[in-house]
Amino acid sequence: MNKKTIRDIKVQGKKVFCRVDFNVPMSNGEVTDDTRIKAALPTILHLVQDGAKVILASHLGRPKGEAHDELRLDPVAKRLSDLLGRTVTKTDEVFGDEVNRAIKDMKDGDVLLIENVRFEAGEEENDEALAKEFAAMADVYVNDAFGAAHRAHASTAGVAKHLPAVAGFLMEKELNVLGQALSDPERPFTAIIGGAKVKDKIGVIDNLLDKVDNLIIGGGLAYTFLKAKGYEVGKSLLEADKLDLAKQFMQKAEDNNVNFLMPEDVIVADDFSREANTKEVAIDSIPADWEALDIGPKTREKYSKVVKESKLVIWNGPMGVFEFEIFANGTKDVAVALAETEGYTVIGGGDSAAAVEKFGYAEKMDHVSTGGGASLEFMEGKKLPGVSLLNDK
Ligand SMILES: Nc1ncnc2c1ncn2[C@@H]1O[C@H](COP(=O)(O)OP(=O)(O)O)[C@@H](O)[C@H]1O
Ligand SMILES: O=C(OP(=O)(O)O)[C@H](O)COP(=O)(O)O
Repeated sequence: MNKKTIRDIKVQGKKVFCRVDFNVPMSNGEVTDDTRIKAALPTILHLVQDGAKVILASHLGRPKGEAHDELRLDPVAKRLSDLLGRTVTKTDEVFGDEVNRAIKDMKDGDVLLIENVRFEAGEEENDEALAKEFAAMADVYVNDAFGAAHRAHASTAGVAKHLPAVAGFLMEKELNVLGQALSDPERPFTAIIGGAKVKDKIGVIDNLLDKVDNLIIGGGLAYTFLKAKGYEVGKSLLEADKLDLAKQFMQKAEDNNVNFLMPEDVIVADDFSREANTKEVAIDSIPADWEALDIGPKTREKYSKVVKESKLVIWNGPMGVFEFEIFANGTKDVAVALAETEGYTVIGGGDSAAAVEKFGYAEKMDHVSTGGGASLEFMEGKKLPGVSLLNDK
C-alpha cells in the first residue's frame, strides 16, 4: 500500500481523531457480534501505547441525520472498555461543548468515543463545516474504518483534507490482502460469486474476468446466467433485463480463457420457506412452477474440487438461501472446501462472512474482510474515497 500508516508518524502527546467502523449488530441494547470492534483493537492499542489521546468516531446504522436512542454508541463503548481493560469515555454529542470538555480532560493514552456521527446530517453529505469540526478536535487523522471506506462522508473522507491523514492497521491489512490478491495473484486463482442480485455484482464479475483462472457462479444470480444459456429456470430469481449482459460475460470468459463454472444440478422448492417441499434436479429439468434455492450435490462436488486445487480463492456471496437449513448445503460445502484448501482464502465480507461464521469456519479462513460493500467496490477496481485522501508515502 502506498499510503502512510500509523507506523510512519509520531503520536506521543497528540490528539488523534481515529475513524473506526463500529457498525456492529445489536439486539436489546447489547452488541451481538464484536468482530469489528476486535478488528480495530491493534490500531487503538498502538495509539494508546504510544501515548496519544485517542478520539474514536464511528457510525451505527442509518439514522439519517437525527439522534435515535437505539443507535447511540453506549453499548459499543462498554464492550470496547471491556476489551481494552480500561475506561472508554463516551459523549452524547458528536461535537460541541461536551466533546470539547471531554477532550480537554484527556490524558495521554486515554480513549474517548464520540456519539454516532450519522446523527449529524452533515456526515453523509460530507459537509465541509462538519469535517472542520472533526479536524478541530485533533492533530492527526487516522482512518481504520475499512468497512466504510467506500463512503465519501465527513468523518471518512472530508476530515482528511484538514489534518495529516494516515491509515490504521486494519485498513492497511485489508488493502494489502485484497490488493495483493488482485494485482499479483497466486494461480490457479478462483473467485466464487454468489448472492442474490446480478445488478450488484456486475462490476465485480467484469473486473474479475480479467484476473481469475476460474469464476464460480452460485446463489440466486446463477439463474440469470443459466437462462441466458438457454435453460428454463422456473420461478428462480431472474433479472430479465440482465440477460444480454450475462451473455457478454460468458463470452468474455471464453475470450479470456477463464473457466466459467455454473450449477449442473440444483435443489428446487415449491415455496420460498423452510418447510417447502424440495427435490434435486438436473439443470435442464427445473419444473416451471418451482424455484431453485441451492446448488445440488454434483455442483457442490465440482465447486469443492476446483476450490481445493486453487492457490488463491476469493469468495463473495452465498451459494443458496443458507438462512434456511434445507438450502444451506451448497454454502456449507463451499465453506468446508475453503477451510480445507491449502490455497490462500479471502472472504469478501457481507453474507459470506456471516455464513462462514455461522458454520464455524471463520478461524480457518486466511482473511475475512470486515467490509462487505467496501470489499466489493475494491474488487470492482473502484477507488475508495476513505483511502484516496490519505497521505502518500
Ligand atoms: N437461489 C437463490 N434464490 C434466492 N435468493 C438467494 C439464492 N441464493 C442465495 N440467495 C440469497 O442471497 C442473499 C445474499 O445476497 P447478497 O446480499 O448479494 O450477498 P452478499 O451479502 O454476500 O454480497 C442471501 O440472503 C441468500 O438467501
Ligand atoms: O456495514 C457496513 O457495510 P457492509 O454491510 O456492506 O459491510 C459499513 O459499516 C457501511 O455501512 P453503510 O452501508 O450504512 O454505509
